[in-house]
Amino acid sequence: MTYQIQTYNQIAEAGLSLLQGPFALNTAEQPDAILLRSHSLHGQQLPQSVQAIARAGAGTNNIPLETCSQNGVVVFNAPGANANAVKELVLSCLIASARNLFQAIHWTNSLAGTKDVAGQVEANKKAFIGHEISGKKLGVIGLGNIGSVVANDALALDMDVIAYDPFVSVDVAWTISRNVQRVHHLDELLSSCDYITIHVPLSEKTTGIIDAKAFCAMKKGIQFINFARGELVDEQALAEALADGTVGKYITDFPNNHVFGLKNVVAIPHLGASTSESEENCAVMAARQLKIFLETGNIRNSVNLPNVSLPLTSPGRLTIMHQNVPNMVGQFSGLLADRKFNIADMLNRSRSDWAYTLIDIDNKLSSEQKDDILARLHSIQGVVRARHLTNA
Ligand SMILES: NC(=O)C1=CN([C@@H]2O[C@H](COP(=O)(O)OP(=O)(O)OC[C@H]3O[C@@H](n4cnc5c(N)ncnc54)[C@H](O)[C@@H]3O)[C@@H](O)[C@H]2O)C=CC1
Ligand SMILES: O=C(O)CCC(=O)C(=O)O
Repeated sequence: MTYQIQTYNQIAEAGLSLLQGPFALNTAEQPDAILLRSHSLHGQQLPQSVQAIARAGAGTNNIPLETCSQNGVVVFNAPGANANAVKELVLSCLIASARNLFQAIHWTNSLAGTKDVAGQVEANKKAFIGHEISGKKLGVIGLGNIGSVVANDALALDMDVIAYDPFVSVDVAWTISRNVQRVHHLDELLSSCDYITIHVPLSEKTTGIIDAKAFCAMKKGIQFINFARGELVDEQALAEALADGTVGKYITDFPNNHVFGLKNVVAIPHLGASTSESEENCAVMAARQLKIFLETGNIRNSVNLPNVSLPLTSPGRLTIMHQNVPNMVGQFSGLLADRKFNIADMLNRSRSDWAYTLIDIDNKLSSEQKDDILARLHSIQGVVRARHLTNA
């Protein structure tokens, strides 16, 4: 059995090298799985053969999650694997912004070939007097893998840190310094900060979360840093807030033709996660999760299914992705009992509308038995994908 993997974007070799043995990369039109970074799958017809998609990164807004679930495709990401890279760039932009470094470097470069550069520098540097971030207030919107480390390290740089995340996870909450002040309403953060950085995923709920009302609540001259996604910010409202000075500077990792025309915008070519360490971490985590899923059916770090892990020790395993509705497991076990197959082990987990069941069977199935069982499972209302794996 060879698993065919289709890759998009540049995936670090450390991850690709894990996909050896029963894996082939980019050689089939009907791949079993996809490994990608920012390539958008929206509007792209996915072959029915695709069982899994792994995002070597954090954001999964480039993947049509609901369509994937309905077609029995498990979607993975690499939580935290690029958080340090983003944090370092956010903090460097924070300092660079406070010291007017972007404009200063631009001006200095314009002196090339002119007379008395040193004299001009000394005469004009007052135009770029900045501020120290020590003692200033930073607002962090979204305290996940990235927001939490930005918040902690900004404290270490002597900033006051205030954060908003109504859904903060227990695991991350344990890592956040108690000196990070938590607020329960976004407005409390917006109105009191000198700097704001946003680290929430892009979804239907968060699109345009920074709108005219949000800008209106901000302190005049706020420096706003966006390494999350461009669409979180309403473009029209941003243009107005920059024009009237509400936003003193907008630093974004998501350039487009709209922001290019605006004053006080610093545009970066989506470099947040672009370090060799981060690209390696993401590729390794995504490739490993894909490999484990394809070979054993176990799931770790999926964004549409729960974590499921059961050692594969029986001769065969059925993996079934299905709707989270009553009597599914009863139907699976009845079907196996009818055929006198003995269940050695079983695990069923659900996550909102979807569920996943692993059934280990003592019997080694012939190819006819396997086809029969899979056809029967697929005929059960609510089953979107069933596979049979053997214990190599
Ligand atoms: N510029 C770049 O290269 C990169 C950008 N990103 C972007 O940053 C986002 C965040 O990444 P991570 O921190 O790794 O994700 P994460 O999933 O660890 O954290 C996201 C946090 O946002 C919170 N959140 C969700 N909705 C919210 C809301 N309405 N208000 C406040 N908080 C809310 C969640 O509770 C969670 O704690 C990604 O989804 C991605 O879009 C991530 C990595 C690299
Ligand atoms: O792969 C990249 O460079 C983009 C990273 C990113 O935006 C993410 O992980 O959400």
